[in-house]
Amino acid sequence: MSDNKGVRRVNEDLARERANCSFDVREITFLLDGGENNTITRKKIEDFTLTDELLSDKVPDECLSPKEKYENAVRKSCLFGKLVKDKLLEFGGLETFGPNSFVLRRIADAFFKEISPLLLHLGMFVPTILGQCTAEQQSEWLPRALSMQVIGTYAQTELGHGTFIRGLETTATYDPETEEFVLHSPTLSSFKWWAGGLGKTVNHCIVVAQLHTKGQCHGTHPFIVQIRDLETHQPLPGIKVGEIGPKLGFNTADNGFLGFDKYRIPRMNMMMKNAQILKDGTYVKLDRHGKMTYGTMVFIRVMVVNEVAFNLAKAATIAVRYSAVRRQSEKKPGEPEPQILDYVTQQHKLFICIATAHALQLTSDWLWRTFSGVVTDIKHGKTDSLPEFHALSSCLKAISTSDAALLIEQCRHSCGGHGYMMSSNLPLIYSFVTATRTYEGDYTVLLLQTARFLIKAWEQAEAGKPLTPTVSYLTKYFKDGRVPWDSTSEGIVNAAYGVAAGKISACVKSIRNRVKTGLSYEDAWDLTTVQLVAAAEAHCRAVICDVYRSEAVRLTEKSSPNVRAVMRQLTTLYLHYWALERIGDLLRYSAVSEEDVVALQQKYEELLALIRPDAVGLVDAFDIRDEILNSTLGAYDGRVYERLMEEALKSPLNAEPVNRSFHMYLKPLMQGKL
Ligand SMILES: CCCCCCCC/C=C\CCCCCCC/C=C/C(=O)SCCNC(=O)CCNC(=O)[C@H](O)C(C)(C)COP(=O)(O)OP(=O)(O)OC[C@H]1O[C@@H](n2cnc3c(N)ncnc32)[C@H](O)[C@@H]1OP(=O)(O)O
Ligand SMILES: Cc1cc2nc3c(=O)[nH]c(=O)nc-3n(C[C@H](O)[C@H](O)[C@H](O)COP(=O)(O)OP(=O)(O)OC[C@H]3O[C@@H](n4cnc5c(N)ncnc54)[C@H](O)[C@@H]3O)c2cc1C
Repeated sequence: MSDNKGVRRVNEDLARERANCSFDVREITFLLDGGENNTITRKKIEDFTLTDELLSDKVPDECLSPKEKYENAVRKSCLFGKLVKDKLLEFGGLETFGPNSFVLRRIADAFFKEISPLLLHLGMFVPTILGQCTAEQQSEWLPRALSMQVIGTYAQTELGHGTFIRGLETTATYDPETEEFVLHSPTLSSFKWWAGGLGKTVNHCIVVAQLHTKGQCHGTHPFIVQIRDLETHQPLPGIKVGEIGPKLGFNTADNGFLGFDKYRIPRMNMMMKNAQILKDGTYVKLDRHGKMTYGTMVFIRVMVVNEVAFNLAKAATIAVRYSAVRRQSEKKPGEPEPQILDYVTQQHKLFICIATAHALQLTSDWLWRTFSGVVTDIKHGKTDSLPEFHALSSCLKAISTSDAALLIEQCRHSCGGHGYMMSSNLPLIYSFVTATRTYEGDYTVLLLQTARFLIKAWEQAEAGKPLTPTVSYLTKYFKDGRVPWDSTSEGIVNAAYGVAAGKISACVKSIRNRVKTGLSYEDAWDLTTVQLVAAAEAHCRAVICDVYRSEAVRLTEKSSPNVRAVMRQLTTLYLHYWALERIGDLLRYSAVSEEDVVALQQKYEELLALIRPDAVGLVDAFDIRDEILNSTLGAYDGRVYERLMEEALKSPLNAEPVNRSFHMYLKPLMQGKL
């Protein structure tokens, strides 16, 4: 499927794999894209955007200095931004920030090997204007933001606090005399830290600060703040701003720091959809739920599930294609070296990556639909679905990012030494995805948010009250006792819910026992958090298994038999993989027997063998263009060794036969003259 301009010759092994694939690759691409029309639109946008003229880099990004890398990223961001501004909105207007933003995001990877300094502008600044401003404020800021007249970011985290938002120290104190807010950073730890694009790129940012008026603090609220002059780009008086320095990844995102010295902004720069300050300084709260100002974070958590699914699909594509091309060792003496994809251990490393990319993609689509329902409810003044959605999006964000990061690293391991090359793109994909486990809510912290909801749900089940959909299983598994075992897919999903219920029940008992010993509820909770995190993880895994299984069945109802078969093999593989990974839990909470465990392992190994002939077809079906994959190991044509050498020759160290350090240091050392 991939549009591979300039293909000279496809590696013979890859060509044979494709010829032997049991299904029509396009059919699965359509399923993953949500229909043939979506695929057609995506490909149109890709054809139109991914031109050599825009993408060509003479020197690989990784060979540039940090400053050159940043400048190159800004250059490409402006080209990309202009494309979005001029043309791409035609494909969906503001809807571009809905489903089509996934296409935009995908294309952006062809422009930026790392991150665009404008990611936060489109990814958080614009969505926060949409979610936190009144209609009047939106009409002022949105056109300027979409036309890139103002370029912004989202500055919430401080040096001293990221997780605990209520602990932020930046103050915004209302002055009714001038009808302005005075922004101030009272301590070093109150300096904003981390916002993407803040270091050098943006001229505006959304600042989350403690709102003070009439001598009272009303907690954190978002404000739109201009920090640089639009003409000269110099920081405005009262603003101290800079870049935070090199990181594990994200090195072209110019993450920044920001401090305020009694810096004044107009009253109307407070984002007033959920709370307002009247001219005289009266505070008016409009948010009946209380956490509506956290809305952008919830939106990004939803987006991140899709983001990591896509990145895992990229890593799996690279590793599977490479494993079809690479030959190593011998299985039997004297036999030709096999493709490394023929080693069962390699299949074990890689097929779970394909299945997880599907599981996360389908879960992300389902989450997006659920989110749209919640947004509609909120528009009609109903916030009842928010606690459940917060619990759901928190755990899905935590588990998807953590699983994806681990599996991407596994893809790198599966490519041996060449996977360690920057030109394989696996290190950059990993460094990007591992950050998603931390940003927008740390893994543990978010699972503990879900755990709060689960414990409350358990108490509701005890009280015989109705439960919301994602925890309704607790009613079924409320009574003690082991869940019956049944090795069908449905049976494994039920057992996963049974494990989650068992773990939640154990947490409730632990907390209650600790309270009985005289501990406060908070202390009892704190001592139980290891179990609570495990319970939230088990709940989330059950949800993913359930959604993946049922969505795959629903989506393939009209598919050809071969596509239905391979999709079913993948879902079954996923369920068996997790049953085996969590076998201790199943032994504790379900009636699984030792013979059942042996049967699970045997079936899992049979599935690896069944999927093997279709592995290349399955990654081809992700339909990720070479420009987006950016990988010497994963290109469609499989010219792995040629590309590795071509890239090596681009290294600046190869531009001259002898480096000057020889004359400066090595030669004097060799001659004893140093
Ligand atoms: C270039 C081209 C691109 C084009 C495409 C554009 C599309 C972009 C696509 C993808 C973009 C992805 C990349 C984006 C890059 C992002 C970079 C990173 C940004 C950041 O990290 S921003 C900072 C994020 N910070 C955090 O997430 C902080 C985490 N902390 C918290 O969320 C909270 O503090 C907390 C949840 C840990 C606790 O909050 P708090 O102390 O106030 O509350 P509690 O007392 O614990 O709980 C009270 C009560 O409230 C409930 N609650 C908490 N949060 C929420 C919520 N969000 N919604 C609903 N309810 C919430 C909580 O459960 C409690 O309820 P109960 O009392 O138990 O009933
Ligand atoms: C690449 C990247 C980009 C970012 N971009 C932005 C941005 O654009 N804008 C922005 O505002 N922020 C941004 N951030 C900041 C990010 O949101 C925070 O780093 C994140 O929310 C985690 O908060 P923290 O750093 O304070 O970690 P901490 O909360 O200090 O976490 C440290 C450790 O303490 C543990 N811990 C903390 N609290 C608890 C608790 N209650 N219970 C149990 N364990 C706990 C955590 O699990 C973790 O192990 C970015 C971060 C990164 C890495």
